[in-house]
Formats: sequence, structure tokens, C-alpha cells
Amino acid sequence: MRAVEQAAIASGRVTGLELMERAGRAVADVITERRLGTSNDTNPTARALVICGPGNNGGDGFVVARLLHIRGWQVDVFLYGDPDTLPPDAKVNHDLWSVLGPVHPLASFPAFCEPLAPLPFDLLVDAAFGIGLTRPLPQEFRTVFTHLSSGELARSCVAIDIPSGLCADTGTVLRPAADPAGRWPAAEGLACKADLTVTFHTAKPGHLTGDGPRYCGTVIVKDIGL
Ligand SMILES: NC(=O)C1=CN([C@@H]2O[C@H](COP(=O)(O)OP(=O)(O)OC[C@H]3O[C@@H](n4cnc5c(N)ncnc54)[C@H](O)[C@@H]3O)[C@@H](O)[C@H]2O)[C@H](O)CC1
Ligand SMILES: [K+]
Repeated sequence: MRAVEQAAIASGRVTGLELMERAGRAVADVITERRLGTSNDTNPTARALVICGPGNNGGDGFVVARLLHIRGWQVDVFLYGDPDTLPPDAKVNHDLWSVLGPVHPLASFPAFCEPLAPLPFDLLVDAAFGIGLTRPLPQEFRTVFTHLSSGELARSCVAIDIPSGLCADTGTVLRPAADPAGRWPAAEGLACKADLTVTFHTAKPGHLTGDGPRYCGTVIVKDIGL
């Protein structure tokens, strides 16, 4: 996938930023088409929680946040990591989102969510990690995904490219080592359990093998012109 993306960019046919915009738009279009937000008289404004990671998957998340906001959603965005160390395309989209709303540090998530009613969100958008995940998820993400899997956070979840915590090549959940006392962390929260995964150009092995089917939910492949 990286080789295909890099070849398209190197050919001058498309830029990484254009690919990111197309990817984000593809995700936002699926959310709109499938009416994943309940905009009705009792809940006039659908609410989305977008969790962004430190790479270009996070960049896709900032694009989705901006597009949902434009489409009338109330959007809350959290970021793991320092905005100034985001890759260039992701930083551009971080800055575009920042004109529309705040970017909360992920560490502030528990305090932010505590006073909210159960199920405060219609939708959680998982933009933490994509094909670049190399190690088990940091604790901050596991807190979010544990709340998600206990059903107290959001009505549904869309993962961008691959559910975070899952290796895109093997479909296995990246598990941290046992602690010195030999205790393993609880299984839920180690990866995002999505209802829907929107991926680009082609399905990855991790969508179809190992834990993939259990964590991806319905996989939708969108063309981004590669
Ligand atoms: N390349 C393109 O033009 C497009 C890419 N798309 C999206 O980008 C991601 C892949 O982006 P990349 O930055 O390579 O990887 P990730 O966003 O998955 O982030 C990895 C990032 O995080 C660091 N990291 C890895 N594991 C951990 C960890 N356990 N804890 C902390 N940090 C971790 C790693 O060093 C990287 O910096 C792809 O999936 C698409 O969503 C666009 O969609 C299309 C254009
Ligand atoms: K993801």
C-alpha cells in the first residue's frame, strides 16, 4: 500500500494531501450515506467523537472532523501526541480543523467524558493508527476503547483504514508483554472494536485474517484514485 501511494505521489499525479482529503471524504460520505448520526427532533445535532493519533491516520481523522462539522455534526476531537510532530499532511489538516474547534489532548479524555450522560456520542471515529502501528496501543487509547466496548460511550464506531491496535499485515491484536507479576492487561481496549471499517484502494490482509473480522465489523473499500 505504501509503495502504491508513494508511486502515485512520485509520479506527480497526486499529492499526499490530496490522497488524505479523498480518504477523509470517503469516510465522511459513508457516515452520511449510512446515517450513522441520529439527527431527529429529540436529538437535533448528531455528535461525533474523533480520536486522532500521531500519524497520517490521525490526519484522515482531522479531515473527517472538518467535513462532519460542515455537514452539521457536533464534533469533539482528541489528539494523542504533539501537533508539532505530526507529519506535514496531518499537520495541515490539524490546523484546518483548529479553525473550527479545539483539539483536546487525549490525556484529558476521562475528565471530559465523566460528566457526560451514558452514550453521549452517536459515533466514535477511530483515527488513532492505521498501517503504521508497530507497538501495542498506549494506555490512553486503551482507556477510550475500553469505554467503547463497554457500550457506554458511543452508539457506533467507524475505524479509518484499520481498527487501531490491529496489525494491518496479520490481523493480530498487538498485545503488551505481561507485567513483572506476570499479569496480562484485560483484552478489551487493546484494539478498537469497530462496527464499520473504511479502507482505501484494497482490503489489507489484516481485515480478513486473525482477529481482523472480529474487530473490523463491515469492511468498505473506497477508491481514492491510486
Ligand atoms: N501515505 C499517504 O499518502 C496516505 C496515508 N493515509 C493514511 O495514513 C495512514 C498511515 O500513516 P502513518 O503515519 O504511516 O501511520 P499511522 O498513522 O498508522 O501512525 C503511525 C505513527 O504512530 C507511531 N506509532 C506506531 N505505533 C505506535 C504506538 N504503539 N504508540 C505510539 N506511537 C506509535 C509511528 O511511529 C507513526 O509515527 C494510513 O493508515 C491511512 O489512514 C491516507 O489514508 C491516504 C494517504
Ligand atoms: K484507525
